[in-house]
Amino acid sequence: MILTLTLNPSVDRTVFVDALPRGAVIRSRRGWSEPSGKGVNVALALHRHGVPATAVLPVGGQVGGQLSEMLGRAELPVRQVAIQGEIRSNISLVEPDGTVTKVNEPGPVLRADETEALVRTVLDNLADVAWLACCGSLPDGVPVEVYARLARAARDRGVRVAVDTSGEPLWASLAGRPDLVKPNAHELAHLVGRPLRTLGDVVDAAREVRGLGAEAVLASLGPDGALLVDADEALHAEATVARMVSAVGAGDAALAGFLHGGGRGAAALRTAVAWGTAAVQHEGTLFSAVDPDQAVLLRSDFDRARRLRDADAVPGHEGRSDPPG
Ligand SMILES: Nc1ncnc2c1ncn2[C@@H]1O[C@H](COP(=O)(O)OP(=O)(O)OP(=O)(O)O)[C@@H](O)[C@H]1O
Ligand SMILES: O=P(O)(O)OC[C@@]1(O)O[C@H](CO)[C@@H](O)[C@@H]1O
Repeated sequence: MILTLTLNPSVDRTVFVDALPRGAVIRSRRGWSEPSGKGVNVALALHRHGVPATAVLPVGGQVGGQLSEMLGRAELPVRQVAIQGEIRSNISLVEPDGTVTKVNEPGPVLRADETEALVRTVLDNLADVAWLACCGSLPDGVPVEVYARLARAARDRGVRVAVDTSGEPLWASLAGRPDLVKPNAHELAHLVGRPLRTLGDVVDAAREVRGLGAEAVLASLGPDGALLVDADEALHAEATVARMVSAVGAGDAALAGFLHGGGRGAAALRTAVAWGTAAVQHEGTLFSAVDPDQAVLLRSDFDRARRLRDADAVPGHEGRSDPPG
């Protein structure tokens, strides 16, 4: 069983537009809403592929009610914690070439007792859990070290922990020595405090992050696939995308695939890229079917000098010298 935690879930609204001129009234062609937040996406992707998964999340306000109903319709097993604040709505504006402009709200402010109730809910549901996936941003009010705390507690119970977040919460999570972190190129660049321009740069950064506490790093690289760096090796995998539709949630699909693929090594990386590739060819954050014939090119002898296609992964600060935690 895989348990996911989404402290800042959302109802994601995807809206298709022909163009995105600033200041204009834009007539949208169509749109829809989905239950979301990174851990919710991971659990839904697993559930839709027949893998037992449960999502822990807060619910509150009108949007929270909507989110809860949507998850009920999806028949996803959930452990919901009632909060006073209002769950957020995030918006994705999708242009015809698949470019997505995303607006993420900050979400509710969680009270200390609400955060404790969520942590307790996770700890009370660890029986028979192979992986705990702690995913997404932290709402205001939640201590930045919450993922580190959960990682320690889960490990004491023999549960492996994956963390998919960014900025300070990602940095702070390393003190809990998670089994896996899944940054994208931007998040990894920000974490190590320098631009990442090549596959070799990503490997070096991932090794640094291992040195800071993560057992393995799954770096998702958008059009360049993904790199897995663990104690044994560095592996690169990528696949050709026939029709790029929307990359929103592709990272969550990749993490879900990685966990489903065994959570370590080449097989897991291959599944991660197959699931990420399925997700980008599908509208919205969810996807229903992974093509079993999807070819994934996996190699350990990849070209380290190869430039990332999305080579603007430049951090906004000069890196950190203080250890996490
Ligand atoms: N443009 C693309 N072309 C081909 N594959 C892609 C593309 N974008 C994403 N993918 C696939 O999806 C996986 C995850 O994508 P990405 O690195 O964009 O995650 P992310 O930034 O964490 O996404 P999100 O935060 O929206 O969930 C990649 O490892 C890759 O396999
Ligand atoms: O604001 P966060 O928690 O970092 O990310 C939330 C989010 O952008 O992540 C998912 C895609 O990965 C979306 O469905 C959702 O809106």
